[in-house]
Amino acid sequence: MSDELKRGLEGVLVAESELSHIDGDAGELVYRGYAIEDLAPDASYEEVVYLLWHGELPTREELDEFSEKMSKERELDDGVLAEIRELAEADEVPMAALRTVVSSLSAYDEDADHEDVTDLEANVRKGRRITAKIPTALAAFNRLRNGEDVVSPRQDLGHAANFLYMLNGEEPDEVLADTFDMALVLHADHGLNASTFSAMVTASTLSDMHSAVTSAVGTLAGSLHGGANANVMSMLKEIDDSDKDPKKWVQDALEGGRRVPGFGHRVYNVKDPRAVILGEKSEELGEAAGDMKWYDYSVAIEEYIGEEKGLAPNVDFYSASTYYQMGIPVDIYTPIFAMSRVGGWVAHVIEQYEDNRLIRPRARYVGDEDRTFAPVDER
Ligand SMILES: CC(=O)SCCNC(=O)CCNC(=O)[C@H](O)C(C)(C)COP(=O)(O)OP(=O)(O)OC[C@H]1O[C@@H](n2cnc3c(N)ncnc32)[C@H](O)[C@@H]1OP(=O)(O)O
Ligand SMILES: O=C([O-])CC(=O)C(=O)O
Repeated sequence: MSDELKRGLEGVLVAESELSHIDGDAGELVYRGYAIEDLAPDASYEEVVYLLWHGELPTREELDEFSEKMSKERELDDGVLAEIRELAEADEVPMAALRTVVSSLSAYDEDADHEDVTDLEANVRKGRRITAKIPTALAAFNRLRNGEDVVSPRQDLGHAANFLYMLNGEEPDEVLADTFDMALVLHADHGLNASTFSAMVTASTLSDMHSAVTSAVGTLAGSLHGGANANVMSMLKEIDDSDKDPKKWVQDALEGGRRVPGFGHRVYNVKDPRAVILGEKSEELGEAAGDMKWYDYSVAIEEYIGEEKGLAPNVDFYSASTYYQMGIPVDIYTPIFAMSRVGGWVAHVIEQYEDNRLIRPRARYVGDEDRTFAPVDER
């Protein structure tokens, strides 16, 4: 047994996976052998989820069947909708609302009581229902908290377009739908990131898919992980309100001991390849709107942090200005991340079940020793 301490499990290999490969020095991300740069512009989110869950890109026929099965699962049960209404009335934080809803979905899932939690077919069905229902739940939550009526899902729209339709009450144009679909593709999987690992730890105890995904949502919420995308936009807005030059603002923030959201990564030592693609999208949206402010602030910050700290943007940095220019509310950026990453979580949980071993590291004990116990009234 090695006594070498690896804080944060940095660099520790704990599993073999066929799902995604990251080369942190070259800035490369590959899903099952396909480069993210090839998938992002041309593959839909449904295609990528099929790839992650089934190992191959689907044929047209396979994709149609997969998409149809998924779109049929979009509706929420009345019990779940009632719960979402209550969460919206209680002004729950969106990621907490999503965590609660994902957990509740098992009450209405006909496979939830399956005698074998590792059963592949049942887990694909559960994964499909969770993946299909998260967008409906999120859009309903957002509308209800704004005092608007819930918009029911449509089966004739793709995963990305249907979400924007339910969120805004109108069908998105092609640019919006394609941009959003691409963002979903870019966020779908990323090795053993913290939320995925959390799902794997839960699954490794032979707990079920809903529990694993619920663990993952809770883990994604934190500001060091998925929560950073909303924090990036809050920072850009703070800079705008301050009337300070973005570089000066960031300099002051760093001197004040703040971390700059959207920068740094446990695996990438160079610019995240998804940030390259999202940066281009952010620029395009700015040009189309005739307002480059958010993109320009972002570029100025990227230059400054690169020069001063040698840190590069991660996926959360340019997704922020991209979503903002698409009119998406800032506090649902992280739930949107979950809406995509669920495809990866489900794939990793399935992979974990296929070759399961309980995940259980250990800590070096540095606490007190040999203390003498005294009953409570004698202390
Ligand atoms: C989808 C995702 O989860 S991507 C990541 C999203 N999170 C963020 O954007 C939050 C900001 N970034 C961070 O906090 C970190 O870069 C993390 C959490 C992503 C990675 O952290 P780790 O691999 O543990 O690196 P660690 O926290 O040890 O940082 C290494 C050094 O870089 C500095 N650093 C890292 N990121 C940042 C940052 N964003 N701003 C300022 N300094 C930073 C740290 O202060 C540290 O410096 P030090 O050694 O002088 O103390
Ligand atoms: O991989 C990580 O550590 C963080 C993550 O989820 C991502 O970058 O998509």
